[in-house]
Amino acid sequence: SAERKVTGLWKNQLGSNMTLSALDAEGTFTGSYHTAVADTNKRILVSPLRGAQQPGTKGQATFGFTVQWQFTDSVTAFVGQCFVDHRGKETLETTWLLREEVPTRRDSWKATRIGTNTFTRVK
Ligand SMILES: O=C(CCCC[C@@H]1SC[C@@H]2NC(=O)N[C@@H]21)Nc1ccc([N+](=O)[O-])cc1
Repeated sequence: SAERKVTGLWKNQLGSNMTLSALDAEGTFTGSYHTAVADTNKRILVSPLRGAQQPGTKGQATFGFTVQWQFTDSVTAFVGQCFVDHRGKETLETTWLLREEVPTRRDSWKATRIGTNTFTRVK
């Protein structure tokens, strides 16, 4: 089947947008993430991401990527898989971990949040 790739423009149910680009021969990619939400009163900035995808069978590739937020000392790691329905509609089902910087190791217990996001292609 045509190697279905995760490259392109995606949006999630929060209204965030991401562009995945520059897939190389090893399956690594870069991109940018514009989050619609943040738990900080700082101005949200488009932030870079880097990741890798597996070839996958029938275009249902697994992947992971990390977003390095440019407006607050935190990072998010996403892992997920691309699913294609009978009409060829693709969705990225992901789980993410958001790690914020905390002042002391004692605060580390409350520094990681987890959630899920579903992405669909922006036409
Ligand atoms: O807010 C942030 C950075 C932005 C995170 C956006 C998350 S990524 C998973 C989910 N999917 C999205 O599209 N957007 C959200 N960092 C942050 C959070 C909390 C604190 N804090 O001090 O509580 C500090 C920085």
